[in-house]
Parts: sequence; C-alpha cells; structure tokens
Amino acid sequence: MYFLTAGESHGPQLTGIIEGIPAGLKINVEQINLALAARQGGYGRGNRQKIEHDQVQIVGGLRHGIALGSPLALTIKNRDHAHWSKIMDPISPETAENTLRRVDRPRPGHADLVGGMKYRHQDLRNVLERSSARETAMRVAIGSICKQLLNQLDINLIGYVQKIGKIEGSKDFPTNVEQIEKKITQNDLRILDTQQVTAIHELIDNTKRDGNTLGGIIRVVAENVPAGLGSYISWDTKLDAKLAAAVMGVNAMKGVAIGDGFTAAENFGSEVMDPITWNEGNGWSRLSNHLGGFEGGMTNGMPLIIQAAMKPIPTLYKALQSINLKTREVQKANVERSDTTAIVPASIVIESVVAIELAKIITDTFESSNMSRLQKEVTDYRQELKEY
Ligand SMILES: Cc1cc2nc3c(=O)[nH]c(=O)nc-3n(C[C@H](O)[C@H](O)[C@H](O)COP(=O)(O)O)c2cc1C
Ligand SMILES: C=C(O[C@@H]1CC(C(=O)O)=C[C@@H](OP(=O)(O)O)[C@H]1O)C(=O)O
Repeated sequence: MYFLTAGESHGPQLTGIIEGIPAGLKINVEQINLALAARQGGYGRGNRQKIEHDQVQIVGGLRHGIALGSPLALTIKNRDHAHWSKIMDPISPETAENTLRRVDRPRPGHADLVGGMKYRHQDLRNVLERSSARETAMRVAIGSICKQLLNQLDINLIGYVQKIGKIEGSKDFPTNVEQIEKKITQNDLRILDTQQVTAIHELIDNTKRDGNTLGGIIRVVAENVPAGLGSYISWDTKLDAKLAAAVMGVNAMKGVAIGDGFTAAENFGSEVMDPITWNEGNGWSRLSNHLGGFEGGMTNGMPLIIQAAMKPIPTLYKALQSINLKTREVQKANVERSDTTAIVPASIVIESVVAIELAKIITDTFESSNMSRLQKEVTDYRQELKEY
C-alpha cells in the first residue's frame, strides 16, 4: 500500500491517491469528514479554519460505499482559494496584482529560505504553499480510511494531547482507547486532565497576545495490534523505525519516542523491560509496557505507545530577524496568518499517520486483495500466536 498527495495551501484543492486498499473494505465517508472536522478544531487555531469546511470527495476506487481494490482518488477543496485565485492561478502569467503576496523575507523555522535556495525560487510563496501543513488534511482523510480498515480488524487507536508548552495532562496513562476517547472529547484541547484546561487556555491566550507561539507533546495508543508485525531481520524492516519516520514526516515534529522513550534511558533495566507471562486463555503477554509494544522492531502484542514532540509554530506575529532576499537588508520576517498552537490538530494528524503505517504493514504482511480474506488471515494468525 502506498499513497501520494498533491496540492498547495491556497491552490484549488488537495488531491490524494491510495493504492493497495483491499477490495470489499466498507468506507464510511461521514467518518472521514468527522476526522477532517476534528483536525480543523482545537483551541489556539488561527482564522483560516473559519473559512474552511473540509469535506472529502471520493472520485475513484469506490462504488456504493465499498472499495473496488483500484486506486482510491480523494479531493478536498480549499475554500480559501476563492480569495487567492489570481495569486495561485495555475496557468495565467503573473501580473502586478499577483505580486502583492510575494514572500521575500524568509520566516525562521519554515522551509522558506532553504526551499528557495534549493529550488531557485525568488518568490518564497512557491515554497510556503506546499510546505504548509494544509497538506495534512489529506493525510487525515487517507488515515481515516486506514483507521476504518484497522477497526474492521478489531484494531483501535487514538491520538491525544499530553503536554502544551510546559503544562502536562494526566500522567496516569490509560491504554484503553475507548476510555481515552471518552475523556478527551470532554474538552477542546484533546487532553486527559480537565483540571488543566483553564490554565492551558490562559497560556494560549497570553501567548497569542504576546505575538508568540507554543508546541507540545502528543501521545498515540493503538490496541489489539497482533504481535509480529515488522521484523528484526534488517534495519529497514523494523516497524518502530517506519512509524518514527511517518511521525517525523508531519510538519513541525522534532522528536518521536516509543513507550517510555527518553525516560527509559535514565532508568535501570529492571524498571524498563516488561516481564513475560502466559496463560491458557490469552496466550503470551507482558506484566508492564515500558517498551510501548515493540521488541526487535516487531510489535509484541502489547498496546503501541508513541509520543511525538511538536515545536512551537514558527510564524511569529512578533516577527524575528530575517534578511530581505532582494535588498539584503536586515528586516523582520514575513508574517502569514497563523495558528498560535496546532497541537490539537496535530494529534489527529499523528494518529492518522500511525494508522497509515499500521494499515501498510498489515496489507504488506497478509494477502490483502480482498477485505474478508484479509480478516480471515488476521484471525487465523491471531489464533496461531495464541497457540504458540
Ligand atoms: C496541523 C498543523 C498546523 C500548523 N499550522 C501552522 C501555522 O498556522 N503557522 C505556521 O507557521 N506553522 C504551522 N505549522 C507548522 C509548519 O507547517 C512547519 O513548522 C513548517 O512547515 C516547517 O517544517 P518543519 O517544522 O517540519 O521543519 C503547522 C503544523 C501542523 C502539523
Ligand atoms: C491551512 C491550514 O493550516 C495552515 C498551516 C500553516 C503552515 O504554515 O503550516 C499556516 C496557516 O495557513 P494560512 O496562512 O493559510 O492560514 C495555517 O492556517 C490547515 O491546517 O488547514
């Protein structure tokens, strides 16, 4: 299974193509739209989300709600394009009016400067438009289809916010997806601990007032993932490595950890390894889960626990120093309309890319031309593991 996305932030639309979704998968479009709405939400978002109302159109590979096994083609309109149609016109040449939104004072923390140097763009809008996290809307749509595939194999997962700036949610980390879901939907921060909500709202408000921005930490839990996905045989077959790459591939991610992650490095081995247990009914299991469900690059049957560290949003309304590309004068960086924090939408995006990687490894591991055959193969495999 693989996918590709195309489209600029203020262009007409985002486009996505996924190859390798099994024929017979039931796809609920409403569920995709709910995921897209969740990605648009969250406290600290900027004004762009007042314009957008993301809805997916499936224009290939689906018939009567059932995947055909052919490539799925997806589009999401950029409503804001209506205000940018001249500036982002794919065909007509640039006019004086179009140059008004040129970007020539690269923003620190963005792809602007290096993207311009590498691709020889003089208008850094040519970089900005694609490096924007607007593209993550399409990864969420694709992720939602992958999540539906996983759900139909009884695998559940969820992403939520663990920390915003220095304020942390509950450290009592549940691994039950249903329980997490109930708790995080109670607030607009997707955080487990409602005690912290007011403090975080104040932090975001004050940060916005100061022209500054915030990052945070996201946690994803996936449960009922069968043991043995991925492999210890070669470095590039390790599933934890693939997940780390997918997570780091999301805009603004600066760190990824599996299980206890960096904290494990400080502790004794006896505090980090997860003792093995077995019983007749359930087969093999562990007494703890510090290693976040991975040993030797393979899932070990325990819930997967993945953390992602997001840097603060790079565009600052109180802009930092930059250099004007043309005049070489010291000037303040360009300011584009921006979020104060995007940790909430990012938690949906990270959940989505984890779903994509899990769907990929499952469809690559098992015969997956058809969904019912895949379901049977996974059920038989689970039984075999239990009986080992
Ligand atoms: C959901 C989401 C929304 C984002 N919104 C903004 C934003 O409004 N303004 C901004 O400057 N960066 C935003 N970012 C971050 C930038 O896209 C990202 O930092 C930039 O493309 C540079 O890439 P890098 O941080 O991965 O190096 C957002 C990221 C995500 C995941
Ligand atoms: C458009 C989205 O996020 C955008 C991501 C983004 C960036 O630089 O990454 C910058 C902002 O773009 P704009 O200047 O058009 O408001 C965000 O709004 C979105 O998430 O749908």
